[in-house]
Amino acid sequence: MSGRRLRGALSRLVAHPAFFLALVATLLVGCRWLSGGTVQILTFVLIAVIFAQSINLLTGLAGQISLGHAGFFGIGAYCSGILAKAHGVDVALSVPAAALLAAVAGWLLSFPAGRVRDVYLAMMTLGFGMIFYEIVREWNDVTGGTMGFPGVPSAALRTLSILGLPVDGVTYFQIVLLVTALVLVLMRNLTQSRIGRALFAIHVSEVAAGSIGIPAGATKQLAYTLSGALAGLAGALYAHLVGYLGPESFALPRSIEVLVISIVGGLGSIAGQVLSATLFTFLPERLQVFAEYQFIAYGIILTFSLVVLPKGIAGLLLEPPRFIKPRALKRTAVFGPDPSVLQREAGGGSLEVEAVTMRFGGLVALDEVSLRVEPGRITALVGPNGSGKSTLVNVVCGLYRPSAGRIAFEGRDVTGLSDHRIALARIVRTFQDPRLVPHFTVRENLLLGAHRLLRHSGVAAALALPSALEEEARQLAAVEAVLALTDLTAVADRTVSTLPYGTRRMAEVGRALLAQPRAILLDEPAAGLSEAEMERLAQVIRDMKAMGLAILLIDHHMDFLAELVDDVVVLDSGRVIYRGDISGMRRDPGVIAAYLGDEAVHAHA
Ligand SMILES: Nc1ncnc2c1ncn2[C@@H]1O[C@H](COP(=O)(O)OP(=O)(O)OP(=O)(O)O)[C@@H](O)[C@H]1O
Repeated sequence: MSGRRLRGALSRLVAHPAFFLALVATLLVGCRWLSGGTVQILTFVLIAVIFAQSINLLTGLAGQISLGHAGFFGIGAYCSGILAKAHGVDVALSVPAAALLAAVAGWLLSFPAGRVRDVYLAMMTLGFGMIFYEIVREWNDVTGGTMGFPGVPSAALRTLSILGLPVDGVTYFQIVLLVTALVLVLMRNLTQSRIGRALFAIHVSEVAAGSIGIPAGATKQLAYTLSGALAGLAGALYAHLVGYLGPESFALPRSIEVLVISIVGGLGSIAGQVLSATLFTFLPERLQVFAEYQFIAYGIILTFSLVVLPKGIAGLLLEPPRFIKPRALKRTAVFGPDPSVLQREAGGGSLEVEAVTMRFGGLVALDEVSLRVEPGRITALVGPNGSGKSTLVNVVCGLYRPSAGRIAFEGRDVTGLSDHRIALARIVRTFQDPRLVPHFTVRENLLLGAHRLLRHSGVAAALALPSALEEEARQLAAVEAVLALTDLTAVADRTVSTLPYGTRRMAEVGRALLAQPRAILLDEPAAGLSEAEMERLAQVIRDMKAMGLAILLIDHHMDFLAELVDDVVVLDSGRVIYRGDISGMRRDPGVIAAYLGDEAVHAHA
């Protein structure tokens, strides 16, 4: 069997509910025959699995690196430990309370951390972890300081009871196993929902995500909150396993350890994290020699993994994770490809740009530009390189706030609204370089376009409630219609990174259409397309016009534009130098001098 087929078979096995249930049931029953030490190590494995999922969510999905996750783990551990020991709170309550507190800490951290990226984000999260560590060390009265906090009710000390019932090591393992299974199911459901797709979209490009109505700020807040909750849950479960909390358990090495587990497992893959957490917990515990040099071993494994297995264990053994729930996909058949979804919402609004000026320092990129894009009409925006065309699209779509002027859509002032709010106002754009999620399939990318139309709650998504699946299936039916319209049905399940440029461009147009825009701004959609692809694109643009959308089309191919457009606006050095129809433009001396040159004169002659 080839490696690919083996990976496919393994992935199907791991994803199969029956396999998952059988594994959980076997462990639930089988643990009774294992030694106390093995059961304890297995409980550590489960806690590491939950902890790794918290990094998987924040770093693997949302792309936010964290070097301070031991802080959340510690908040969970101390909160539950202190509540249970010092205040006699039942562990059934103290553990959820600890996860909640860590979630609040995650939410709070998201405000400063959400504003920075890359090395600054790494430093900020490192700082968070260090602050937590210092607080624990210094706050003697509450945490016991460097002397630690002993006597937490725990399975190991045989002092643990939950809801009044004594809990031994085996029972505690069984409880933690059920909690872990629940976490994994919820994580999988979330990943394959609008939430998982949005998290991954901001990971790849916040600008592209904003253009289809996904707010980067709020999405990051959600990622930090959920990740904090998972890390806090893992920490609380750890506290009631070991019975003693000392600051060293929550220092930098633990943050590094969980990051290594996640990276080696394969960021983004739930199953990969499980395998990696098992490997990393089991081996050092089993092989005492190895345990002594744990961090040297981690360093070697990480270096080896990054060189040989850049996608981690998951990349070696499993197919990449998918972001649509198969059950939702199956339900699509009920609706069939649904072109009416597009037509039902058809119609456009008029977009008015009034005396917009955009300065970058001393450079005036747009100088009192005014234009109007009417519904059911195609307006071309042309001009030489650097004349300000993309800047105008960026200003309209909320990437830049204009230095002066006003933008109105359907009579409403939208000047200075953020990019995702512009998308919510149903002005959608495409980019000069297609900005799709390269790891997603074409279908997943298109469904991402419908993000703002999926209204079900995060809880419904996490529990994969029928209402959530039904809504996804409806939008998937619309995706089918757009796939047919854009001639992408044959490549619907191909990963975008494997597709040629022209196909990606068309997929981006399709994604924009899924957002049900009333105005669409296409920034050089024909660049790099073959003749046949350009013909197809022209037909799609005509279809959009027939739907009544207001269309602004930037392009340099005069023949392509001549057959399509109703109005033309020409920019030169940030100023409008022509407004009218395309034949008038071709004769205009100012346009010929600034843009078309001799070529146009010959062509016209
Ligand atoms: N973020 C920015 N910061 C500084 N200058 C910018 C920025 N964005 C655009 N510019 C400048 O504004 C001017 C207009 O650029 P813009 O990209 O809008 O032109 P364009 O007409 O779209 O060109 P092209 O056809 O090559 O895409 C250029 O001089 C460019 O260097």
